[in-house]
Amino acid sequence: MQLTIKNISKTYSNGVHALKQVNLTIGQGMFGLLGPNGAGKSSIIRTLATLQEPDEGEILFDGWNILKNPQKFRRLLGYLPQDFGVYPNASAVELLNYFARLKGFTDARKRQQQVHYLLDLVNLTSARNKNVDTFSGGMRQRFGIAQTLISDPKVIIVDEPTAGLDPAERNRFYGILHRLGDQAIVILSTHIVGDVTNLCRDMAILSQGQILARGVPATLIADIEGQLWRKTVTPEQLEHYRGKYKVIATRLQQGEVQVIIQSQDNPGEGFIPKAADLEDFYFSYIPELAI
Ligand SMILES: Nc1ncnc2c1ncn2[C@@H]1O[C@H](COP(=O)(O)OP(=O)(O)OP(=O)(O)O)[C@@H](O)[C@H]1O
Repeated sequence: MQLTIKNISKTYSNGVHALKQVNLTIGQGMFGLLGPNGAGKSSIIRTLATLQEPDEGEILFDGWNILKNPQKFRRLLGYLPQDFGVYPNASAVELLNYFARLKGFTDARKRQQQVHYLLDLVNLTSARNKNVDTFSGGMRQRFGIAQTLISDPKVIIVDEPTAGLDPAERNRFYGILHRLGDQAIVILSTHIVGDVTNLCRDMAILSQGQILARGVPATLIADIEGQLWRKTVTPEQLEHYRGKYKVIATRLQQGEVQVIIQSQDNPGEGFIPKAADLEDFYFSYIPELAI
């Protein structure tokens, strides 16, 4: 299974050039599309979900153009948008039954089996008779995943699924997401580096409509290993280092500012080497806003 995005560009009617000749080939497993707000992630996702057309370019799924045959692709697609509504006064089991019927599960026994399997998969069996509009944010997202999986999609797209979840819910959600990559192409759009660190074996960084980096997280991290230095600094020193070095991030630690610099050589007195992680790699492309 392979999804190939070829030279996709998009300019909206207000003149925003949201995607600039984007190329990506995505195989089975969990793929992280990481970028800051406004990078163009949703524009790619909506294009993949065949909800909007690009100005140019094509998208191939196992060789055929999904933009020329969107109906066929939608049958293979599971899409969890950033915000999705739920019907009021309906329980999880009622709603899943309803969606399963819409997706063609006409045999009542098979439908029930599928609904129970999905409720179990997303750990909502004990909440199955509760109204979905009373669910917490995390339960809603898990319900959304169950709904997305009803027709056994080959391509699953989840757009910013962990925004607003508390750490416990986020972890529970990771546990569910990570199983999906076994049988499908799963594209996870996020601005949260930890989502990609925890889940993805392949990733790309998108900024201002362009792919800045692409690869296996561990390989990308290895690229900057040995180039990171950290030190606690005064505001004046920070300004000095900003003028002289590539400052990729600053951290507040117990009220003091710690600076992280990317440099082949030790920047000098007081700096100690820092082991690289995916957040550092991300910030080496998208410098964090200054404290
Ligand atoms: N329908 C639209 N009409 C006009 N401009 C748009 C439209 N959708 C997105 N944009 C603009 O295109 C750019 C990319 O937006 P997009 O929503 O794709 O980014 P994003 O990475 O998903 O960001 P976010 O995380 O904030 O959703 C932004 O400048 C945005 O304001």
